[in-house]
Amino acid sequence: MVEFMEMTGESRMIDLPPVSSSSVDSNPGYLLLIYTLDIGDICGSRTQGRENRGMTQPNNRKSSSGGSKPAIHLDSSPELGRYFVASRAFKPGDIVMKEFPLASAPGPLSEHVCFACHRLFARAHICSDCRSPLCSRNCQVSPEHQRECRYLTKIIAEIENRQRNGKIQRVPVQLGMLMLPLRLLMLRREQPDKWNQLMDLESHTTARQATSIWGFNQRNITPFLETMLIDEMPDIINDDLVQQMCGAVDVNSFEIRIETPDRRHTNDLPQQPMPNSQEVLRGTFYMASLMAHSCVVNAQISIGNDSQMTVKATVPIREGEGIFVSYTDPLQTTLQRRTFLEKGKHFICRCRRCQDPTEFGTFASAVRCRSCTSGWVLPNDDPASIASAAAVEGVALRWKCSECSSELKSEEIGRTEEVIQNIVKNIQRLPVDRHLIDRCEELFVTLPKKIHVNHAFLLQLRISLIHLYGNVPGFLIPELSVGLLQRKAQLCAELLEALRHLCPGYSRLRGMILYELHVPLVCLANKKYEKGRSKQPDQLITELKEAEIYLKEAVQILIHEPTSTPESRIARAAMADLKQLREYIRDMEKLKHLA
Ligand SMILES: C[S@@+](CC[C@H](N)C(=O)[O-])C[C@H]1O[C@@H](n2cnc3c(N)ncnc32)[C@H](O)[C@@H]1O
Repeated sequence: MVEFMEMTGESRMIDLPPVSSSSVDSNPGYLLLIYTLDIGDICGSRTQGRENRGMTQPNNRKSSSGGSKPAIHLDSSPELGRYFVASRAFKPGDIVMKEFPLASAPGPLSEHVCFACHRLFARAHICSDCRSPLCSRNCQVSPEHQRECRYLTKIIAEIENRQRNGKIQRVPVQLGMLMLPLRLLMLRREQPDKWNQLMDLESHTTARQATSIWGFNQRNITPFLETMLIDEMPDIINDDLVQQMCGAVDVNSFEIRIETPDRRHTNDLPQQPMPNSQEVLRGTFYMASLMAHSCVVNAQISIGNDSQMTVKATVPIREGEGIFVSYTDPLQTTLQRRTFLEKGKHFICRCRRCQDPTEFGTFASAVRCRSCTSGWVLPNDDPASIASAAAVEGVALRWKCSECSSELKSEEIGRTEEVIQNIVKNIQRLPVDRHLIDRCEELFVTLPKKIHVNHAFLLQLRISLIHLYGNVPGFLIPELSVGLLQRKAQLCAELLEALRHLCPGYSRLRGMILYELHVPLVCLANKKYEKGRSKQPDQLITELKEAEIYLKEAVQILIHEPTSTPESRIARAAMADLKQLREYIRDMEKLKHLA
């Protein structure tokens, strides 16, 4: 399966694509679409069901003449291919567009997601006909499943046969790899407009021909789709079409999180401090697929429980500015991001962050130099190569020490990163208990001997620790000492400082960390006040007001996150906390006047 993930370039967060030769001129349909959207379609009010919803909603506004002024329009450049540009200014938090996927399906690594209703299940009900993992008999007999079951049943014997010979993945995994391509192919007959949109997406077919994904699809995808659909589409179903479609999926698909139970309000502790579950859906969107990538974004994607995507501005965007989202996790190193984008999306990112060896002074990819031990080995592209787009293709990153100028190869840095990333990931998989906190804290002592204290891996680890302090028995908020409250606040502050550069503005992560930060600040203020009870509450009020500022911003950032996402739950909790905190501040002010 790792092979599959590596080849398709799937990411933990968001999955998107490479430079297109097509332009707006060759495809005026996009522009037309932005002007002619029907709100009924947009909100899915006329049709029901997983794949039958209306599609896209750029956040248009009525102009004074009564017509709809488009919020964004499509442009193209030789470097980026097609990309969206703001047709008006956006403020942080403003919605840029909304969209439902053309189709979605459980990811190939998802083991507990029902193929029919897309909900999580504890124990699978295996379909007696096609062997699909479902959540219940009800889902087996549901129309959604029945329309697919008849296709899947045609291939199950072949999958089981090949599996017995060790030539293929386990049945659910193999079916998981086929589900999204199958659903997309069914659009051809059922919703030709959407099919045409799919076929118009960048698929990087030529570049992919030279990679191992081509042969993988020939063995694992095409023969099964042919068997399933040969009766219905004998004229078109062939390897070329399947490869184009798989390219479009790999280059343009996004991960959609599955709704998880709200653990914050139960005693059911999360098994993992970070949501690194593979239980996701993959969805192929149309308009969202046309947004360009940058490692420093000005817009952010959220996908709700209903699979609707919302794109929001994270910083002020001026009219005429490109809209940029990140195809990768911003808390990855330059080498990790570059490898992912090159392999999966077929381009080399030349954004401001990628061209700055220190990544805006964060040193998020810096490795300690082994030759001089005082310098930092940093990613360093040859400026001459960067200047020439053509020359950059295929040029590996150079790594140079900031002090002694000794150079390292990307492969060496890659090996170091792999070892450390695995250590961090393995720790994050451990049971959530006090030992986990100790292990994380140990890494803050040992890893800075190898990597910068603000290296991406230590930023990831900070997120884990911030959540652990306050959620692990023995380390619940009332149990935290002054020292540990200060530690939690310090981790939050350090992470926020890095995020200020790496994900500026209203990023979801900033919202979550601001929320976490207000807690130790309030507790510390209270503890300080209680120690010197006789004093005026001025200092307490000042400190509570500081916490209020952070909490208020957390609410502002998270309030519009789609309902039933963890972030929207935090937003609701933050609102309640903000109300309480304000009442508390008012009480303290009254007390001050009485004194
Ligand atoms: C999801 S598509 C975006 C739409 C695409 N430009 C098109 O015309 O269909 C992703 C592809 O756009 C190109 N692209 C996006 N962002 C880029 C960037 N920052 N630099 C170079 N190419 C980029 C790459 O070819 C990438 O595979």
